[in-house]
Amino acid sequence: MSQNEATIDPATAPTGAAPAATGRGAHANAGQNKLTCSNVWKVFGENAERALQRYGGHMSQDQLAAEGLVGAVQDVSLDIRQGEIFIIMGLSGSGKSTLVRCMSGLIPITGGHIFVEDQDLNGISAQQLMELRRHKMGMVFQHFALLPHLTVLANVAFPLEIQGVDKRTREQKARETIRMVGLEGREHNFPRQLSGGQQQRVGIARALVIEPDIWFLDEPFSALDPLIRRDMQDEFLRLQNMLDKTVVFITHDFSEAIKLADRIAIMHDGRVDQIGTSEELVTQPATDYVAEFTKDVPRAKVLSARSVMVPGRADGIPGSSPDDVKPVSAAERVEDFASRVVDRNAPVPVVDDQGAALGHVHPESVMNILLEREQRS
Ligand SMILES: Nc1ncnc2c1ncn2[C@@H]1O[C@H](COP(=O)(O)OP(=O)(O)OP(=O)(O)O)[C@@H](O)[C@H]1O
Repeated sequence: MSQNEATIDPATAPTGAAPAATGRGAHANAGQNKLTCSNVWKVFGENAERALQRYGGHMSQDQLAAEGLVGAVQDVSLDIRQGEIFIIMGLSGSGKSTLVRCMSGLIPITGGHIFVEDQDLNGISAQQLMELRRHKMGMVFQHFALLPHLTVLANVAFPLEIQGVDKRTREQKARETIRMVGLEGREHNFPRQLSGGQQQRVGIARALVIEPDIWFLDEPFSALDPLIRRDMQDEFLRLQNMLDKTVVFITHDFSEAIKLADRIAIMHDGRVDQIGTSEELVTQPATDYVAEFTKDVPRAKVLSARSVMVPGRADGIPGSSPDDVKPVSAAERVEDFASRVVDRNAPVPVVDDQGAALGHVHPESVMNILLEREQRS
């Protein structure tokens, strides 16, 4: 049974409860819905739309197979909030790219609805969809997809050229964006003269030059070697903190997802099994599949102080008042505060954003998590 906690009826869509700890703290909690999928299906094969209608808008795996169809995306409902980094994970073939292609209006859906803000993509003309995609959506792909015969400047200015922006304005905007991604001085290089990381910066600049509302990134860093990849993740976070886009990001790498995500959706055979923070997926997996998918994630990387603390005041525990020791904030992850608690060898207070005491963490429980004893017991 799928437990998609972000499943919504767009007519009654709430902004949703705030997640506990996320990759970027409480950043996205206040966002309004930016993009909504409501019972979205993408079925490949002949007469797929008719078949889906014949089955009343819902087909089982067996029915799809009997009709010779592939259910790449099956009955997906979710909402993505303004300003959040929403990560989609799942094994190869689980439907991630197809879902993102549907969300971005690149391919038509077979059933359901996709709303960008209040606009139902089913209800707009091909021309309106093209305008929406050109003006509101930026895309970055794994293999850069740069135009090899164009310079960096021309590559970045290209989406503006498509929009019909005059040469002077588009080159000025392209130069600003190139500077923003740290490639100043490379404007007249061709893609082949750049490293993989630099080429992906061009890809990022090209997606950002139109100042999109929604930024889709399909495994943007997976072709890069690990050190460059880490730099690019940091760079991406820096840009996102500055620009506050709504981001839909596909990755195969859970540590990348932990670092970047506000929330993560786990896809499995075309369906979304669960949506949550990395901590929620690890500590409260909704399905056996999610449990299996997250079983190797080190707990220290995802568990927050809030979830490992002993609640209540630490009165009476010597030296554990917030006045005696620098407290841990509730959203901090074990990995980040472990050494402070273990070195101190005494309980450390946990406080909320306002500095109010919530509880305290004990060195023993931190050590247990570091050694993953809890997982084995
Ligand atoms: N154009 C198409 N025609 C037929 N089947 C397709 C098409 N595109 C995708 N599929 C099928 O849809 C399913 C989902 O594919 P998709 O590429 O979305 O998965 P993915 O999770 O993004 O995989 P990967 O991680 O390997 O990129 C797969 O079974 C794939 O073979």
